[in-house]
Amino acid sequence: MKIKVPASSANLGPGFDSIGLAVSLYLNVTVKGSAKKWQVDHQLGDLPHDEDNMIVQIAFQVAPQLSPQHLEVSSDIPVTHGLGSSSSAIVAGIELANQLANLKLTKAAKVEIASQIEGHPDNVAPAILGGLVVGTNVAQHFDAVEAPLPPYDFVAYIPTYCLATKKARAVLPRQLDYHAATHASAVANTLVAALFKQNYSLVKELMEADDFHEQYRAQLVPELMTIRQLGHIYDAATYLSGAGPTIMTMITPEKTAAFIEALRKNGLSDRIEVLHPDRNGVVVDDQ
Ligand SMILES: Nc1ncnc2c1ncn2[C@@H]1O[C@H](COP(=O)(O)OP(=O)(O)OP(=O)(O)O)[C@@H](O)[C@H]1O
Ligand SMILES: N[C@@H](CCO)C(=O)O
Repeated sequence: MKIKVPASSANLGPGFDSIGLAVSLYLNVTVKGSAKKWQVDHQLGDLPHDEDNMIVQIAFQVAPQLSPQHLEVSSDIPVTHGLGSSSSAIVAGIELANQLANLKLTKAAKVEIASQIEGHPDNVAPAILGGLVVGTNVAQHFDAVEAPLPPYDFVAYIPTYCLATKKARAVLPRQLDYHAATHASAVANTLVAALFKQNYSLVKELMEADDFHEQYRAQLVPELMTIRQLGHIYDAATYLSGAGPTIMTMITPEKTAAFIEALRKNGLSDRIEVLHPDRNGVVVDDQ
């Protein structure tokens, strides 16, 4: 059995902790069979190879009766880079428990469990449902609403340095002024309306009008403003993907090659991936 989970790009500017898009990088977990103790084969650096691995820990949380398995994990989602690597591991763990313990979880139940673990649905909901998702929690439950897919390329500029979500959240203010908060919320609301109306010229303007987090995090990701300025030449919109440091540019596919050339000419030499929205979310292959 193989479980495939997409990466996700959260926030899209002002949609802090509530909007996210599943994108075309993947975590794959193959269940090789029963074992005497949990064994997780991977080449993803320092992550644990035993039951301390996050995927196994989450699976246990969902189904404590699970017996040990031999897992093979591979992923092209960079870890601690703002593309939802931790959410992909959480979703894989939930699906692993769902399959091995035959829990028959609905998509809504998976979103609820994953969002409770992560604290917000912006990465986990698209990783489960696929596509563009807007969600939050009220009255002790999470809701996630699927929005139309933007017909754009998403160019991810992935700096070599890591940025843990914890560190990128630590630079945020503890409080916002009342008027600043209502305006930031109004910008986010209007972005959501524009996404559903598929008014992408307005989406692009509002995507760059965040007042919740980017101004505080920009000091940690100096490439953000340079890439945003370059994007304007190509009628593109740029935001900090999740907690960063990945910088995401939403651009018309015909302009992608020229934009990437401009990034390179301006000395931006780190990894670039041209991503597309993933429509499927988590997928299980029983072969
Ligand atoms: N494939 C994986 N297997 C097990 N644990 C993982 C895996 N990928 C990520 N993790 C865990 O998630 C942590 C990274 O989470 P973090 O929230 O800081 O970054 P991110 O999820 O990549 O970025 P963001 O939340 O901003 O999109 C890693 O340090 C590791 O503990
Ligand atoms: N919305 C989250 C995404 C990373 O978990 C943040 O920006 O901190």
